[in-house]
Amino acid sequence: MTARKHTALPKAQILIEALPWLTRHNGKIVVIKFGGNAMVDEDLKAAFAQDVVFLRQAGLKPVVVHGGGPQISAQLDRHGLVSEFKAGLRVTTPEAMDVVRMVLAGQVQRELVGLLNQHGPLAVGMTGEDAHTISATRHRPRIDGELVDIGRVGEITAIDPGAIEALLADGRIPVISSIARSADDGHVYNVNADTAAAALAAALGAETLMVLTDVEGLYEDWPNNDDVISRLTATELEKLLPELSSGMVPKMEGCLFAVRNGVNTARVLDGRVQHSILLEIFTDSGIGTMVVPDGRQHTTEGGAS
Ligand SMILES: Nc1ncnc2c1ncn2[C@@H]1O[C@H](COP(=O)(O)OP(=O)(O)O)[C@@H](O)[C@H]1O
Ligand SMILES: CC(=O)N[C@@H](CCC(=O)OP(=O)(O)O)C(=O)O
Repeated sequence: MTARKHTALPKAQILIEALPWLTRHNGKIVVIKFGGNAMVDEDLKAAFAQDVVFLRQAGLKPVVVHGGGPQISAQLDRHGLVSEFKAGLRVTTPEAMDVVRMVLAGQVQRELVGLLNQHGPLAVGMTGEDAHTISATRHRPRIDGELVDIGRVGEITAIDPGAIEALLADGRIPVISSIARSADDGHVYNVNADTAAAALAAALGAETLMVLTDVEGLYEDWPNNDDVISRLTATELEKLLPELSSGMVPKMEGCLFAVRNGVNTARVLDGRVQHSILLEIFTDSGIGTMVVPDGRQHTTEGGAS
């Protein structure tokens, strides 16, 4: 008697292909930064939530850190407040800080938690203020050699990962807004979400930092052409940093910080591609840009890390 042909066999093959990646990443922490510009489309947001829940159910430990730049700008506009950026960071008056906190913690984070929890009682939202997770001091960037005051913008001074670790141990998906508390003056500070994600990835000993954005990855010669750099070492990235502009600066500085502080790979991915997280983690047709520590030039089998 010949064996019956099962039409679902290709599905089993796809699952089995993912086995080396599942084995490699089992129990590992993956910090995923979901950016404001990749976060404006409803279908993409739903697919993002599915991917994150998939990772959790596949035995990984995802931690979501979210931005919300466009949403903050829109709300400031409604309040008649102007959005000004210096050195890629939002000039944040105390008044604007109230809006930033309201939008990130009260709107964007709530929405992500809601989407994730459509799949079960998994996501718990918090901000960097909770349990002293992110402490900061006032950040004064140097522009043309001068230190400038950009208000309530925080430079991270310490991370206490205890609350996030407790949530992970309980099987939850932490969703973190990039707001910090200062030990110096007790004020809350606005922290760039890429910077916060990178610092958290390092403090948590994450295997991977994934930064989702609204471009394919790091373009070699932006804006002149759209050739994406698929892989580079920390030192190669360090050399490129002075040439980068705007939103790519905190992203790539964050990737560099992460791989120099124990994270195995840091990746910038196109958040406009549905299921970009799954494509990146479970296939070798990795998309976007991957930063690896120095001395690791080649992709190893069973996961592009
Ligand atoms: N070399 C580069 N490669 C890709 N994008 C770049 C580069 N330099 C600057 N950018 C800009 O950085 C933007 C991404 O940063 P940002 O707008 O802050 O994203 P997000 O909201 O996802 O954090 C891109 O949309 C692009 O306009
Ligand atoms: C200091 C600073 O610039 N903070 C950012 C925080 C949000 C953020 O980083 O959002 P995206 O990831 O969507 O850009 C801001 O106010 O826009």
